[in-house]
Parts: sequence; C-alpha cells; structure tokens
Amino acid sequence: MSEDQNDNVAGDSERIAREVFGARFELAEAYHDLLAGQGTEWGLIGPREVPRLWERHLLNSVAFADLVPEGADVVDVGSGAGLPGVPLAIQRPDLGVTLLEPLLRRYNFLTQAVDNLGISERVAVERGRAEDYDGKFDIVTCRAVAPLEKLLPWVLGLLGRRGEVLALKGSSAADEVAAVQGFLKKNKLAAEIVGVRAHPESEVTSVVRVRRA
Ligand SMILES: C[S@@+](CC[C@H](N)C(=O)[O-])C[C@H]1O[C@@H](n2cnc3c(N)ncnc32)[C@H](O)[C@@H]1O
Repeated sequence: MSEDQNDNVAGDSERIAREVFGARFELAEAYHDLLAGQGTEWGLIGPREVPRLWERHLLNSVAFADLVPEGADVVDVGSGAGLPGVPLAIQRPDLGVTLLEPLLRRYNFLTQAVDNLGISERVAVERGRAEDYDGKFDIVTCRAVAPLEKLLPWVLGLLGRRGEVLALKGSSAADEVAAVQGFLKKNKLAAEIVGVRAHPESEVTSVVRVRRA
C-alpha cells in the first residue's frame, strides 16, 4: 500500500472510531497514541501496525462489545499491550476490567497506560498466567493468545457460574470449535460462532462464545 493509501485508510478509520467511541473518543485517541509511541518503542506493536491501529486493533477490540452484559466483570487474558481489554474498558465505562498478562514488560506497559489514561479505578492489571489464576468473572475475553484447545482448559477456573468466554478468532473459528467438541461435551459447555463488527463500515470478524450448556 502506498503512503497516500495508508493515510486514507487511517483517516477513514479515525472517522469511524469517532462514531464508535463517541464522547470517549479522546480517551481512545490517548490510548492509540500510547500504542503508536511507547508501544512501538517497547517493541509491543510493530511499526507497520501504526497506520492500522484504529481498524485492526482498537475497533476490532470493541467489535463484540454488544455481547458483554451491562456492568459485567471482565478479565482479558493475555492482554499484551491491552487488547481487547483497554478499548473495551474505554468504550464501556459500566464494566470492571482486569488485564491479565504474564510478561513483565507488557505488565509494566499496562500499569503505566491504565494510570496515564486515568482508568485505574475500574481497570486492574494483574501479572500472571490464566491457568494459575482463579476468579469468578462474568466474561473472559481473549485475542491472539492460543487456540481454543489450549485456551479453554486455562480459563475455566476464571469463570463464574454464569460466566462466558468471548474469544476473538477471525477465520480459524470453525476449525478451532471443531477441535474442542470433546472438551465442550465433557465440561457441559456449548460454543457458538458469532459474526461481529464495531461499525457498519467495519469488516465482520468471528467471535467464539462459550457458555455452560
Ligand atoms: C500474541 S499476544 C496477543 C496480545 C493481545 N491480546 C493482542 O491481541 O494484541 C499473546 C499474549 O498472550 C500472553 N500469554 C501467553 N500465554 C498465556 C497464558 N497462559 N496466560 C495468560 N496470558 C498468556 C502473552 O504473554 C502475550 O502477551
């Protein structure tokens, strides 16, 4: 893509992001700028991602927001630089969000980001691996952490009685769901694939939603 085309894509995405984040756009923009600056300096975001941060990262992170119930307690497993947990927390001030990340540099970035954005009252940062952590969360979110076959056994201990997993998966969703049929049955769980998008002009992506059957 030429630099001009890159500028067009980034400009369009910013316009869409203004609509999606509404009154919280400035906060989303502050997070966008943190990713583009410190996030790339610390090696958490590739420099080539910068022109597509809005569409591929921030907007993609809130594509499934309608599936998250009002006031839910959410844990974002393997949050990395805060995706999808931080954009979700920015767009949805009704949510309590815990960002769970084992790697020190990413954990440090997250604690600073949450502080800088002034959202630490309802966004907690924890250092750890999902499988070593217990909780009673309403929603477990994850993006690009592991295939469902690995991920589901790790996160079962984080789910409250009515808890759900929302795993952003894209094109691998159907194959991954097929591979965990035995695990789902054994644990009395059901999975469905839901097509979601942040905005009518955004691409549809797939979320795997796992609930108690
Ligand atoms: C490819 S990154 C994705 C980060 C972010 N979710 C995103 O979409 O940009 C995968 C992240 O999962 C974390 N991770 C790997 N294994 C994990 C585990 N067992 N529990 C929690 N996080 C884990 C890694 O440290 C890394 O930050």
